Amino acid sequence: MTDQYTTTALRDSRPQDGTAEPEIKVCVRGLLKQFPAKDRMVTALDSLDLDIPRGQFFMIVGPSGCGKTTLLRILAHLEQPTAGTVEVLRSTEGRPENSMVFQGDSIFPWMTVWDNASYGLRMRGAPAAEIKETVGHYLDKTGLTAFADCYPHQLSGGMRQRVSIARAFANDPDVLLMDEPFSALDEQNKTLLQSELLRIWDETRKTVIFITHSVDEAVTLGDRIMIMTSRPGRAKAFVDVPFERPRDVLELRHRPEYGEIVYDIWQHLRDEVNNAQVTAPQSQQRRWFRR
Ligand SMILES: Nc1ncnc2c1ncn2[C@@H]1O[C@H](COP(=O)(O)OP(=O)(O)OP(=O)(O)O)[C@@H](O)[C@H]1O
Repeated sequence: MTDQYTTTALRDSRPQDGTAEPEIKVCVRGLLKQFPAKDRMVTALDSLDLDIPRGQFFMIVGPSGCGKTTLLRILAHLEQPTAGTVEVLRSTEGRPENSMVFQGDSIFPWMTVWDNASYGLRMRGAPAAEIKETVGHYLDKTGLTAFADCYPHQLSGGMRQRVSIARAFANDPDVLLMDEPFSALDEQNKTLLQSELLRIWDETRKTVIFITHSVDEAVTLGDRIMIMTSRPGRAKAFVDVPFERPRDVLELRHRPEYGEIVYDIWQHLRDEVNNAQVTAPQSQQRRWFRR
């Protein structure tokens, strides 16, 4: 394993006249990640290069086992790359580099909604007035104000994911990392939460990196979509989503261009999903078709 991992501050590369290139918030170069298995190394990610501009809603789709979660875990410092570099442009002092929202319950079961949502701010010693205002704002935006004193077991799955989202935004990170946050929800709740997430995101325009197995979700939410190859995961294609913001989730799905982009992504994905079915362990097979 090399020690090439760096999360140094990138220089602000914007031209001084404020035109042209957006600044790059997340820069990945030559990323390789291998895990030791019984008698060999499993290469999860290989030769991955990425530039994600500040404020982009960046979506990642790819077959099961292609390294999506591994990439997010590396960005969250939960894994070290085997080789390559990952750089995140940091903004003001004191803000966390990232917050992560997972698929399952990622909130503390022993804390109330308010305590969960305020956790990050409290941990970094934010002033009480700021905590009150910020957490109050995001609980309001996620429809949880009336549930501030409830514990997670008193909430539905959709409400628990709302708490995760409120906590992540209240934490005000440089980059928001989301790993299939809505995949366990039913269709109605998923659509509702997608709309809510877009509304909240529109206020802040945070840089988001969001993994999904749903091509529809990728097109609905994203500015840009990376389609990954089957393992070892590489970038197979990037698709820019042309829809304006703010977006209306239901209205969007009626547009002919929406169907065209979904079809285009499936064209890229089809072979990769088939490859993954051939090589994946049983536990990972048919995941695409169950969702
Ligand atoms: N800690 C680990 N030890 C060994 N192998 C691992 C480890 N974590 C991930 N892997 C392997 O790395 C590969 C990529 O896994 P990862 O979870 O990143 O894929 P994924 O694209 O997120 O999959 P899914 O869509 O099914 O969630 C898989 O083959 C997985 O078995």
